[in-house]
Amino acid sequence: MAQAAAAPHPRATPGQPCVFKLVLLGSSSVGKSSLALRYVKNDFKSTLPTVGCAFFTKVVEFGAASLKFEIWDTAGQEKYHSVCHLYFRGANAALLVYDITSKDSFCMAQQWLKDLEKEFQPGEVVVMLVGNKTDLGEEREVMFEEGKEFAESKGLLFMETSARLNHQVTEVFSAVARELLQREERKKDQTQQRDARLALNERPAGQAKCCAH
Ligand SMILES: Nc1nc2c(ncn2[C@@H]2O[C@H](COP(=O)(O)OP(=O)(O)OP(=O)(O)O)[C@@H](O)[C@H]2O)c(=O)[nH]1
Repeated sequence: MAQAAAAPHPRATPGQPCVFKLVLLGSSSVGKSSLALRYVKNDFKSTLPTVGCAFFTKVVEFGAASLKFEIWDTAGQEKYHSVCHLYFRGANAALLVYDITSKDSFCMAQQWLKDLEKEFQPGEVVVMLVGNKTDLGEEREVMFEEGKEFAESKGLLFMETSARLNHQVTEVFSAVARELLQREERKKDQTQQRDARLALNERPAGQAKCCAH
């Protein structure tokens, strides 16, 4: 998916990390703030429902590359739904979070995907579907396969997590980061190839393009 106005190129100054904007979307109480808190501060505590939007940052090292996440944790309460799209602007990635013990929240995640599809074109933002609260397995209403199949049908990444037990939380953000960096690399390669082709075509008239004749 891509934004109507194309998502800005992540800021990358030499020696500085690429900056990627990631939005957390999903119904109220699915654990968006808890996932962000666990990832950024390795903490888990009861938090009040988010008002509007909360903001976190985290720098991640990937071998030679480093990346900075700007994490926008949106409010899931219905009363904020109409303003949430404002936070999509310029996003490079989105986590669509549902609670595995709530079928309704899974249906709502699908609704959030439709909202994203209105703002972005296919392939422009990295989207991961996240089923949270795996520690509450006995109350499960959404099977792992159900989440996976839906994600595959829509070309989304997929993982299940527990913010409470710190299960797969870092892995979610790392998988998104890896995908973002790979896309950046592919974009860079394509730009270099295009520039090389342009340079060849711009040779002064009469200058041979190959050694034959
Ligand atoms: N058992 C369990 N509870 C969780 C988990 N993650 C979050 N919670 C709890 O679920 C409730 C809601 O968590 P939040 O992180 O505030 O949910 P949210 O999606 O940010 O909610 P809004 O701010 O209303 O959009 C809190 O009581 C959390 O402690 C988890 O992995 N397991």
